[in-house]
Amino acid sequence: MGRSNDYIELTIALQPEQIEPCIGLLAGEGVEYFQEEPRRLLAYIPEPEWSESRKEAISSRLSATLAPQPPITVRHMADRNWNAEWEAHLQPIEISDRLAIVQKNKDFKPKPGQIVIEINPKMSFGTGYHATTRLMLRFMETMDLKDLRILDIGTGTGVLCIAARKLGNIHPILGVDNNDWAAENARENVTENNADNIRIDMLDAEDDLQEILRSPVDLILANINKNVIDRILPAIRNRAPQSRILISGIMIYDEPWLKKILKKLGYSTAGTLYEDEWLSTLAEPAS
Ligand SMILES: C[S@@+](CC[C@H](N)C(=O)[O-])C[C@H]1O[C@@H](n2cnc3c(N)ncnc32)[C@H](O)[C@@H]1O
Repeated sequence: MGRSNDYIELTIALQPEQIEPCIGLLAGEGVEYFQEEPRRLLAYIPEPEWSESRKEAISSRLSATLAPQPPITVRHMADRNWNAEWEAHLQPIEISDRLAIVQKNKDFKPKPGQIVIEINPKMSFGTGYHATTRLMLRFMETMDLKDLRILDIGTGTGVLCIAARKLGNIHPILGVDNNDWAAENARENVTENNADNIRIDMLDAEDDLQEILRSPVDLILANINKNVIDRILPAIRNRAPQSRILISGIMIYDEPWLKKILKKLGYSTAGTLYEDEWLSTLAEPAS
């Protein structure tokens, strides 16, 4: 994408039960940033990636699935405007008694022993406001991360890298994202959280996988989307055959597809967590 930090904001009026499926549809069209409200969904697309044909693709996808087609309004958001608006909405999120995500400079009193991650979101996905992030974090909490060499593909705000460090991981962590703004934001969040030994690179999971997997890895965190997961899993199996993969960004309707591809590639499923219409699965190499 270009360097413009302006965004297109789509406001889609929806019934509450339509919000999660709509996120799934838009995620399938490559939209990465959402804000859920009670009766509407706000979706954000970098201005350089916006075009009439993108608009038509999104409209026809929505009208094919959600009848009647929900009203959509399109607004151009200059960088300076949206940042303040976006941040004003965010409230602390308690992932669990052990982990909370707090917007920078917001008051929050943690429970005893609760780990607090401070995120300055700048539009990157990973504020804890989405089920796919919460599922990843809840899964990570149940795992012994201490001695694993971890790679985070599609790092967004860097929240998963920071969480891994704060949950006791002792090795260098690599986070990658193909969005330059996300990578920049992740670096800032890593610094703000005093999370040491985390490197954030702007790399594409599909084009740069060889470089991303240049060092041995035990656990890959992949909260991306179905299409990217579909394309990178075979190459991951090939290049990092021993690594486990914690996958998120998959809708429950796609669970049969996910099970099939994991089986075909020789992975077994070590567990699956669900929230709303989303799931997260830990895939383990079967041999
Ligand atoms: C659903 S967000 C997840 C963010 C964060 N890891 C979390 O769990 O909240 C997906 C991220 O993947 C990035 N992404 C999408 N396609 C990618 C690709 N091909 N290569 C690298 N990153 C990608 C997006 O820019 C976005 O930041």
